[in-house]
Amino acid sequence: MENSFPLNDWHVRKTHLAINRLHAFLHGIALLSLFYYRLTSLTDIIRNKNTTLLLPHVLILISELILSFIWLLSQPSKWKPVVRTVYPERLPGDEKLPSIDVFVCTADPNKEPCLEVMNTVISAMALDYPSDKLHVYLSDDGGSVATFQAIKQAWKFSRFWVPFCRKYNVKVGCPEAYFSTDESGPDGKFSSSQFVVDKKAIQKSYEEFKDSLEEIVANTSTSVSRDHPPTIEVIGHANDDGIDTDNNDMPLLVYVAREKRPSHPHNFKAGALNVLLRISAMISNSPYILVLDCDMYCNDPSSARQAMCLHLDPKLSPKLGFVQFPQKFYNISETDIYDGQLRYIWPRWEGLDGLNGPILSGTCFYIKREALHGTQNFQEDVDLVQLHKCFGTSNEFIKSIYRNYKPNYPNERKFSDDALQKELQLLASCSYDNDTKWGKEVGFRYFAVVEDYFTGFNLHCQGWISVYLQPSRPAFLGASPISLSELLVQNTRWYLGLNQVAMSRFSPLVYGPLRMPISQSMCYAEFAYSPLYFLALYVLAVIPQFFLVRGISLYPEVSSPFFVVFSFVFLSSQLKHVQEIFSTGHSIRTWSNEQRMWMMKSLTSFLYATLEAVMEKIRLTKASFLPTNKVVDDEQAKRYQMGVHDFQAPALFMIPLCSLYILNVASFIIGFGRIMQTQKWGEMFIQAFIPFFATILHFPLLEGMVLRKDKGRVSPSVSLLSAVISTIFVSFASLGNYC
Ligand SMILES: O=c1ccn([C@@H]2O[C@H](COP(=O)(O)OP(=O)(O)O[C@H]3O[C@H](CO)[C@@H](O)[C@H](O)[C@H]3O)[C@@H](O)[C@H]2O)c(=O)[nH]1
Ligand SMILES: [Mn+2]
Repeated sequence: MENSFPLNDWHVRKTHLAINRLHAFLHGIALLSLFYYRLTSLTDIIRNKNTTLLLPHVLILISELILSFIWLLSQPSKWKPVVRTVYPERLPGDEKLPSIDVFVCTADPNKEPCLEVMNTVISAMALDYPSDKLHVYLSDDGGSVATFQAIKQAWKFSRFWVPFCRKYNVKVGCPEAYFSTDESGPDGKFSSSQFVVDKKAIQKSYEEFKDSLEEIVANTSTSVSRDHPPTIEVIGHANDDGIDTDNNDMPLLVYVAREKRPSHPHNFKAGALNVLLRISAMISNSPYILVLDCDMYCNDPSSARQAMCLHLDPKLSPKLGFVQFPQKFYNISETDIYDGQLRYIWPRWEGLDGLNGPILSGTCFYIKREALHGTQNFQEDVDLVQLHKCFGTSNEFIKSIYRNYKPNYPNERKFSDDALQKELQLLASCSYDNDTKWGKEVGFRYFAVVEDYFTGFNLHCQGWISVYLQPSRPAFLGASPISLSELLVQNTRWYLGLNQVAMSRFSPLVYGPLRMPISQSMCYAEFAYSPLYFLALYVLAVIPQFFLVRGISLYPEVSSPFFVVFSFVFLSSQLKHVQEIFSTGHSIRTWSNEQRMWMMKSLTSFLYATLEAVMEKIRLTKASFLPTNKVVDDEQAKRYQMGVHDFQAPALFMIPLCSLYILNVASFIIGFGRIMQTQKWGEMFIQAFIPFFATILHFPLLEGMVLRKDKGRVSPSVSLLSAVISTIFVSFASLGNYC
């Protein structure tokens, strides 16, 4: 029976495919006509030796080339969108399922509240999977006493929680979410009165658990240490408050704080995950691994079985590196003013699934251990010296690779085994990676601060494929930054990482095509090169405006056939965006949020990410991965919920945004005045439309600078400085005009 029906199925989204391809064709032709216009007008300018017009035309051409280049790169990810369905009920019996290790990472209890981290850990323990085949590892990069104490409490609570979830088939394994969403009724065979009693009891234990965490945070040091030996402890087995006897039906829970020394680079999350890879190889050595950020809990306990429907499919399995689920968020407000939900990413993943598979997204994926070891091309008789060079000096670890993923130490007593402890300490030491292939060809890659993107890229280069699964009930739910400041900082980090890749020999356009289909490389390149948007947008936010004030036209006039071309390019890209938004079930408000945030990110995050990457390239700075702050500020949260922007962001972000805004408003007003005088409507239409569009789209900035009085407004000093900068610019533009 088990083999007669497939475990999964897929189909192409035919309507999307047709719309996307038709749009690509029409938009492509329009772009070609646009460049024909630019080149002919540039040739005219050069022939007429019109030096004033040369520079602005060249700049605008560059910005149009950048926009079109990224548009072109984005096309393969729209070529063949694929949707997958899985049938977990067709999986073989539990005894035949492979085991799974879950890796959860946390870095700093002051930025990542213990309660949230523990909820993620507990939700992973409550996955619907045989307990003896589920092992949860928490990496504590802060090496913090508070986190260590908290996980012990989490273990105690989960001894009640996990059986409760199993008994009543609870759908939300994350207790905090469960008690706040009030999932109703028991499932099937239990009477509702028994359920009510049990639920009350478990709610009480959860309250006690929360109290205990509060106490820990109040009385224990939450400081983060950069200088400590490794700590590896199997929680609930050999812990100091008595040995548990009744652990048989509980997943294994392991706490790991790797060694950190100030003199050793620790490679951030990738470094932490690699330590977990090695430690878990010694303990459970599961063939599949689920990776979770500490802010991303399991919202559907069946995700493990769903992923197995793909990993165990004999047709996919040999080449399948990982199954990626989308990142969905529980804390997005209705207005989603900061576009925190990353909506634009997930349709691309569907498109990539029609090629060699989605990009690794850092969390919410089930990956094959073997893919991270990179042993697929190894000969059986590879010699030990080679293996040491590759995996480091631990023979036990090397043995684990060849042990065919059988648990190495299934016997509980062995956990306190001295030899094992010694090996674990070695594997979690900060110098273990030195002079090995860890972080380069083995495990998560260190090269860029977007370890997810870069690791996935390497796996695809090695011939692994990935698949994307987006079940209707989100398998995982996380927290997205809810302040403009946090979001721009996060994006600066992401795009710094992408720039590191783009500016290196690993550039997806050079390194990729030799190792994977060009279409797949283009999708990687779209992300890697998107920081270039900053150049395009700075030009478009300044140059047309400058010449509008001077009354010099840089675009075709309304009566020209090329006016139609420019209008078509603008409208077709906007309408395509709107179509994508509607087809993913969102409203027109999402369109304005995404447009606004795209511009804001381009003008700030992408700019700084590029500057940082260049500085790193010339060895002036070193890239780092500072985790986002997950502590919620009540006032900020309130503004966010009400859809009111919080402009309390660093001046470095706010000054460019505000200066450009004032500049656009001013140039529109002055330009409009000039047009009224000269009546050159047709000639200046496009140039007046650009600042007009920006003024409307970024209206919240105007409110923040002028109308609002609350704490989230733009600070008066920033507004003043921005006004000065833009006044200088506009006066320069108009003064020059009269000289
Ligand atoms: O030195 C570090 C830094 C971070 N983390 C952990 O990494 C995870 C992600 O950090 P977060 O601050 O939440 O960053 P985000 O920008 O939200 O993360 C996104 O972007 C990262 C790459 O920049 C990916 O690793 C993540 O999976 C992806 O969700 C968290 O669990 C952190 O605890 C560590 O373990 N060690
Ligand atoms: Mn996060």
